[in-house]
Amino acid sequence: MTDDYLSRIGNLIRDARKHRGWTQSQLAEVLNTSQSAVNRIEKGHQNLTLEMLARIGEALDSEIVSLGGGPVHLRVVGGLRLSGSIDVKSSKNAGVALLCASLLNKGRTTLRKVARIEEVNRLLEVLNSIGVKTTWLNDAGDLEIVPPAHLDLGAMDAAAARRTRSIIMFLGPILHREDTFQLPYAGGCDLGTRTVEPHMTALRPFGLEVKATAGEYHAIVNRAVTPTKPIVLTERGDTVTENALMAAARVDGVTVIRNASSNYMVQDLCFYLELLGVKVDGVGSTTLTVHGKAEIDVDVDYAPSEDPIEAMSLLTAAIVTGSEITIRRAPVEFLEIELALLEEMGLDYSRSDEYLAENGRTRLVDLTTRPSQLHAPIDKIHPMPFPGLNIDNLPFFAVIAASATGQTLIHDWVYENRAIYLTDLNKLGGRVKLLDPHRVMVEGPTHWSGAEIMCPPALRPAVVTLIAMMAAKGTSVLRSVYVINRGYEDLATRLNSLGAQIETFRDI
Ligand SMILES: CC(=O)N[C@H]1[C@@H](OP(=O)(O)OP(=O)(O)OC[C@H]2O[C@@H](n3ccc(=O)[nH]c3=O)[C@H](O)[C@@H]2O)O[C@H](CO)[C@@H](O)[C@@H]1O
Ligand SMILES: C=C(OP(=O)(O)O)C(=O)O
Repeated sequence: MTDDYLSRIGNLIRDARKHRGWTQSQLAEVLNTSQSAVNRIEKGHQNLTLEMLARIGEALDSEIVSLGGGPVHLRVVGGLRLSGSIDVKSSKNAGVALLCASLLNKGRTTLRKVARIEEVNRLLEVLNSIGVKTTWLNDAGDLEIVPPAHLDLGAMDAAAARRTRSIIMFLGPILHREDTFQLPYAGGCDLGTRTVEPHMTALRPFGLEVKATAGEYHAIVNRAVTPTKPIVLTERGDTVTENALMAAARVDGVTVIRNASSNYMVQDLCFYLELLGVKVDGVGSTTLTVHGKAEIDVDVDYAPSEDPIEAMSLLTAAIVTGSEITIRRAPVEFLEIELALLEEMGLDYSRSDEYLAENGRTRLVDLTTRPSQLHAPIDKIHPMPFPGLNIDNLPFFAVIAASATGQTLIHDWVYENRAIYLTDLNKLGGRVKLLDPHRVMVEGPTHWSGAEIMCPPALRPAVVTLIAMMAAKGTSVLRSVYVINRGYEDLATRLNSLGAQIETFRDI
């Protein structure tokens, strides 16, 4: 948008706000942003995404800036080399876990540099609807959360809750606050059946019984029941481990959790719990020993670490566009296997010395890629719970393998219904053969060509499709990209800062 356009829109926004009788701070609160950001918008000093314009239009009930609430699409001019540097943002999965965990604390939680993504927005809508006060403190994404003395669970914004998988993580904290409560079924990516049974099994020793009927979980808590022996998780899932940790955090005593996930979001949650005064032994291992506290009432400040999946996404964009870029603040301990495999496939890159994330715990590096001709690995690629190749990073190997020479077998044993979305790459010239619901054979290299595609309803396959479009000669359109915005902040704008050409548009 030109400056002239921005100041005209800014004037319209200011007039519409005054017409409503609102101050800049009032509008900022509704938009979950800061007063200074509204001031800049009104002065025409702030670039505006169409998403933001639509939100302002809705907030002010103003036709002038309302662009309609239809789906957002991306138009990608592909075949361009990227250059420059980009910072990795904090992770979606730690962000949502910490929002849920803040319910354990009567005091104020301030989270630093939270990614401003739709998944976080939905959870904030849910938290606000039940009486939790949340405030974005600045444009850096610092977020303050103050829970009320009593949660109004009956007023929960069920529509927002249903759009996330993370709502399932309300079970652990809320079981300490309410004897009976209801939660809507969890949503999230459409990856085939995603069981919640391990959550129920893990939380039963804390007295939680859940019946699922008519789209809701009905929970009853028996306060006489507390864990008498180690909680053994039936699968090493991330959110189930987080639920067990949050349930254990407010048990007055020691709870042992075995077969726990030691993945990045779990570690961030453990570091946050430590700030709350809940000691957790064994962080980074599969046995966590939690020294809980019945009452938690402290004001704490925590900075969740950088997102390994976003780092992998950026790495993939660099590889398939044959670009030299620097990906700063990559959480290397959660990318070790991915990097080792990419080295084996012929990737030329360098990494800086390690430094610590703001949480003082997570190790980061800057990665600089160089254009490389990759070849297929000898063995199949498959994910494993951490410290294996990350389950959410697997889809990126499909588009990397498609750019490499030779045949790569990718085995997604985890999700019943995710590998199929990788065949969307064929619409862009890829040769991806679905062998069965869990395995694809990818043949490379690919001469990518532009196409118009509906976004698959799953975050990572959607980003994989976008990245292939960036490599494809010509113009592509990716329709309905809410699913991408669920997990990435301003991805198009940030890729454009590296030289990509991605335009956001709506059907008006
Ligand atoms: C909000 C959040 O943090 N979401 C992440 C979390 O979801 P979440 O923890 O909800 O993952 P799920 O419970 O859906 O587990 C993922 C899948 O793996 C299977 N499974 C998992 C572990 C195991 O030991 N055995 C097994 O079979 C499950 O049955 C399921 O099909 O973890 C997933 C797997 O890392 C990631 O894709 C999600 O991004
Ligand atoms: C599957 C994912 O997320 P969720 O658990 O939020 O659906 C993901 O992040 O790739």
